[in-house]
Amino acid sequence: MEKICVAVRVRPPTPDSSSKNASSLWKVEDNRISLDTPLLGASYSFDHVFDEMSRNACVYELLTKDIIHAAVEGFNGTVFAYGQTSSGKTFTMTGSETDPGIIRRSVRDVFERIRMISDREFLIRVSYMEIYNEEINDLLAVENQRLQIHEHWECGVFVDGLREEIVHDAEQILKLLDFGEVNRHFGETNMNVHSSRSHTIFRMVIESRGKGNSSTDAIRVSVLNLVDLAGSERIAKTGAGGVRLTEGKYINKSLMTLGNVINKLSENTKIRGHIPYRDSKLTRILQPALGGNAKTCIICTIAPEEYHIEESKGTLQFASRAKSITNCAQVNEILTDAALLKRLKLEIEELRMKLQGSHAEVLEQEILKLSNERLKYELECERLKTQLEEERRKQREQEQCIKDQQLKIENLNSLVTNLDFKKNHSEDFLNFRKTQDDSCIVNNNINVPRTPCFKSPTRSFVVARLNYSGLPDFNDLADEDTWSRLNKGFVQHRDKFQFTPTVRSQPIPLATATMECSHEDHKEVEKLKSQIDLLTNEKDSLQVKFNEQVAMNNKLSELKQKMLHMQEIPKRLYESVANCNDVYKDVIVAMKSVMSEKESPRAKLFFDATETTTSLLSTLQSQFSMIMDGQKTGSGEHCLSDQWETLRVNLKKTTTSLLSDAQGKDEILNCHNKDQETAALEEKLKCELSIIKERCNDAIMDGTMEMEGELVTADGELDLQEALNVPVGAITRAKTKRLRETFIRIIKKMNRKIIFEDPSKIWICISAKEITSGDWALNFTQVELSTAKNEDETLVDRGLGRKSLWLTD
Ligand SMILES: Nc1ncnc2c1ncn2[C@@H]1O[C@H](COP(=O)(O)OP(=O)(O)OP(=O)(O)O)[C@@H](O)[C@H]1O
Repeated sequence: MEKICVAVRVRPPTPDSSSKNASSLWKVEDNRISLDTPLLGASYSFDHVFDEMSRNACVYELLTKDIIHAAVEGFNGTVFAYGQTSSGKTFTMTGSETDPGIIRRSVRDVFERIRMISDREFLIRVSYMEIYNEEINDLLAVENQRLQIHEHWECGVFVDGLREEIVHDAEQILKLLDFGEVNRHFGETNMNVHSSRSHTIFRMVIESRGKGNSSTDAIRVSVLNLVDLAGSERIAKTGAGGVRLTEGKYINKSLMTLGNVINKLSENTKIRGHIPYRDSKLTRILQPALGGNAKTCIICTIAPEEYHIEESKGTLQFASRAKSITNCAQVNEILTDAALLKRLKLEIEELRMKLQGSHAEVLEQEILKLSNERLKYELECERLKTQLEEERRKQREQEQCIKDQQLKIENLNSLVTNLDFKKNHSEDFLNFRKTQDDSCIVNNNINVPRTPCFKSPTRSFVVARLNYSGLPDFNDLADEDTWSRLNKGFVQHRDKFQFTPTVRSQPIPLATATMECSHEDHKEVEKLKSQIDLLTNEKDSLQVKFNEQVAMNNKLSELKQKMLHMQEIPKRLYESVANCNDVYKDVIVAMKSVMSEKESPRAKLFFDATETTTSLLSTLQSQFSMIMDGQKTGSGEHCLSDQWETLRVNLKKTTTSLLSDAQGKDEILNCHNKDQETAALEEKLKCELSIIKERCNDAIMDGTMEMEGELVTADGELDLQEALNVPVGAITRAKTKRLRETFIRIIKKMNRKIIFEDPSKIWICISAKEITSGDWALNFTQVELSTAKNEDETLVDRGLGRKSLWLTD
């Protein structure tokens, strides 16, 4: 276990910044850096601190050289530059013509180092990629875009389809680097005219084995990553917009994940939980370098200007946390059976020697070895724990997704049932699912894992490696990928073989279902909206109808009130008639008492009249009583009318008789007072009766009483006898002159002939009313002709009946 190496480099001030302020801001002393003001004097110490005067050569010598040499020996190595934009990362990693950066220096150094090792032969492959907007692009093969990251139990995390070129010398690599630089994303911002808009990873895979005794020696495989990160940036300062803004967001997001990983790794192993390597492609690729099997160096660059002080402080804090990360770097070896045998023999020999030596020394060695083993297993446990957590999280998400989908499907089913389009929906759904399943099958075939493409001719060492019999045979990988199988030092777990890409290519029906349901949901929502609109309209019209109904109910209750009031009328009439009756009885008693000759004709006439009156009043009472009980009174009305007429005739006769008789006159004179009383009573009675009659007529008009009558629609000659069902008479008179004229006009207009057969009787038209245009309703009364005095006078002679006649034009 060893701590990773962390260094800070301060770049020189830019020409446009105030050099006076900049140079005095940060103070570098040995391995310490602090703000050059006593008040703000936070001080940081690192493995190395390079001031603005330092050159790349110095940085390489002090920081990177050991890692490069270790890589040639078989250790994984990673060097990366971290810092805000324009702080000098690219300058440190790539450098300039006059001062080449770490990458170029490393390339040359690797080959120099190889040249110095005479007992081993080497195979070197290089790749160059960038992570731009969270997508991996191959800088050596422009067509390889959006590459995917996969994980192999033995070769660890790898980028599927990334081109690897086998190289023979440094110059070849430098040419490839130049080629890759052209494809790299740069852009101009306010902070840097040549700002890296992507993270770049230049990777060398160094394989070696002992010369001569190839069957017994192990093969060493190491991976060297040289990383130039894009710089964190404040949008306000860079003035980024559009594409630059998007790039900036991706850059900041991935750097934040890197910071989170560093934070977690800097915590105590016992309390730190899940390490979010998978949150960004950058941290996934750098996973072995951060707390894994690699020698790692981080160069944190800062800008000296006061303008950047906050960002510089942030970078220093990042560097401080990174200091506490420990890695466990080991030589990565692939052993053949023969090599393993040889190795074991050597170990036995070694142990035997140790046993012969001091006991304490042996134990110490053993303890060291065991502690190394323990750390190795701890790391492995950590990795497995992370993996397990990840799997559990995915499972939870899937379960949640399934629940959501089930809920949606249930809701949709009920909706579909209600709206009666289940059948169509089901067919569409099945068709859609079928299409999706088919496309999944096709995708399966497409998504087979790709293998790296080797264009350069193999050298003898490669040929020898391909023929290497001791290697396990992996059907999932092409021969060209053998290198990755051999890269076992790059991962920690070697017990099982799993091929992640095949798992990835499984169709995921849930995702399909989600899309499908979302689409269906949308349709559903649209339909429901239109239904809601319809229902709202319907509700409004019902509301209007309801209001109308309420108004009608109010009117109805008013009418009911009126009707109740009207129903009271017959009762009141009944009471009035009863009162009249009582009064009349008193009158009769009084009259009888004054009547001297009970048997005289006058008395007889009088008694007749009183009888008729009594009978009339009784009839009226019974009529009103019947009305009150809700019975029909049609025939009663006829009887009433007859009695009324009889009474009138009787009274008339009595009066005439009294007037014509002299004796009667004296008697009347004697009883003047009493006669006056009787006349007043008679007048009152007449009055009462006419009111009653009027009310009766009203009641008839209201439908509470019926009058006898006939409707005649005359065709051709009017047959009155038949129409009126009376003995043949004559219609020559009316109650008034005006009425008669109206009557005759109607008759003439209708071109009717009037027949006079019995001159002793006459039909008198008592009313004529035009119901509608051309329809006339006529009322007749039949009287004896002899009693009629003249045409214009109202005839009150003995009534013989009354008929209604309707004449239609
Ligand atoms: N140590 C140095 N000596 C001289 N010039 C330097 C040094 N460091 C950086 N520069 C200059 O500063 C400018 C910005 O540097 P550089 O492009 O390397 O920054 P960067 O951190 O990579 O920025 P970005 O993240 O935007 O890509 C360049 O012009 C570069 O030449």
